[in-house]
Amino acid sequence: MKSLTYIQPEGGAIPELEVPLSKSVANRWLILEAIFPKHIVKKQLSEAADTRILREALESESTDIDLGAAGTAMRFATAFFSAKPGAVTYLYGTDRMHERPIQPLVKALRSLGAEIRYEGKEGFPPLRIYGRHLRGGEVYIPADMSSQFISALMLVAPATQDGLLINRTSKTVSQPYIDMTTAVLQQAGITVEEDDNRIHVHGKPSGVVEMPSEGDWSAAAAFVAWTAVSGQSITVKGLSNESIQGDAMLIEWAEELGVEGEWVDGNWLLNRTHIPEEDLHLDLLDHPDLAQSIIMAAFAQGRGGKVTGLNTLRIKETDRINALVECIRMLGGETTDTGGALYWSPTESLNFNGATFKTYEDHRMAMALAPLAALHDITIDDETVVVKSFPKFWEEMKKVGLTLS
Ligand SMILES: O=C(O)C1=C[C@@H](OP(=O)(O)O)[C@@H](O)[C@H](O)C1
Ligand SMILES: C=C(OP(=O)(O)O)C(=O)O
Repeated sequence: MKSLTYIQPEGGAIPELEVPLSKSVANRWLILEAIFPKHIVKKQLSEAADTRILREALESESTDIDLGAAGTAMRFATAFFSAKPGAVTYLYGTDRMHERPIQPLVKALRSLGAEIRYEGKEGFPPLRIYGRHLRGGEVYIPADMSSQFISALMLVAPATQDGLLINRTSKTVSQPYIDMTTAVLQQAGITVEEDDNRIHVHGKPSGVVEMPSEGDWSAAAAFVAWTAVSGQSITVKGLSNESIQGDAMLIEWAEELGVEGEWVDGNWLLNRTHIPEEDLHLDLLDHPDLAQSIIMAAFAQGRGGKVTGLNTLRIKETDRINALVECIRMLGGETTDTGGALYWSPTESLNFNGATFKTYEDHRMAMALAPLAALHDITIDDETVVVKSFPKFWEEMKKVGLTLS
């Protein structure tokens, strides 16, 4: 349990905060490196726990592998170990991981010859995997639950003899993450061709590639939210406006929170120009990881909102829609959710009644709560959850004057 207190630093200097490296980018390269160690050379990796967990899993000599709360790592490792002939691997994680579905991926891998057994509940980890040479060719998979299943297939496609022709059988969620996988595969020299609902991945890397890394745009959402709520200008270091991450959409969406971003000497300078009077209207189907920071910031600005495309939030580190609803209600807001949408009414004065906010074992919930401290001291139950994607988050926030005690 920690109290968050904000005292604006004296002097006019604009604080400089740094984002971590993207775990999503790193996790893709780690799978390719494990398949093609002679062609991919490790470089600087993201410091996120989820990347460390995947790296250790891929390097492990043990047959039992704990993937903790790292969902992408679980999905990618399932595909990787299915395609590793001779390996027998037991993959497990936190209790929450055992509630996060994996059936569409398992079904698709089985259709390619994989042998995977459910060791707990049917359709969920833990899994026991008997590695095989996977057949290449056509594979069918629904795309409306998680894009990670499709990225997992794309990443192991080059380990099959002729590659994979992946057919998506339903509407796609989180499409920019599939685009990120395409970009990484192409950077590695592998061919990806897409038309309509089909993705054809074939070929092998030819040269040697040093793993590129990028600053994490999803993490930057917490900084935009800070400026939006506190009005404090900050400089964000470590980002590039030429990114393969879909969440670089923040460059446009910062304005939705009245924040203007400007590139100065390669850094992203954020200034709040105004608090928009109108309700927030956004569709977040392509950008699920931005949802909590953007929604909490707009609510803390006293605005109402209607945000759609939140379909996948229920099966992430926590049921994130439920977590948002609980926080908004605790602060005196009125909110309803239907399916993948969340509506809330403008609330002028928030009710900080001394209650402790839960972080729901979810890094993004902890980071989305931080800007509330610009309005009032708050207490959160577990600040350590940020390690999943951004271990130095609180250290960076100290620079704006936010302290934990
Ligand atoms: O491929 C990836 O790196 C990710 C895909 C997204 O998941 P879904 O496709 O399940 O929405 C995202 O939420 C997650 O944090 C990272
Ligand atoms: C959903 C996330 O990660 P994962 O699915 O990899 O656990 C996230 O980082 O917000």
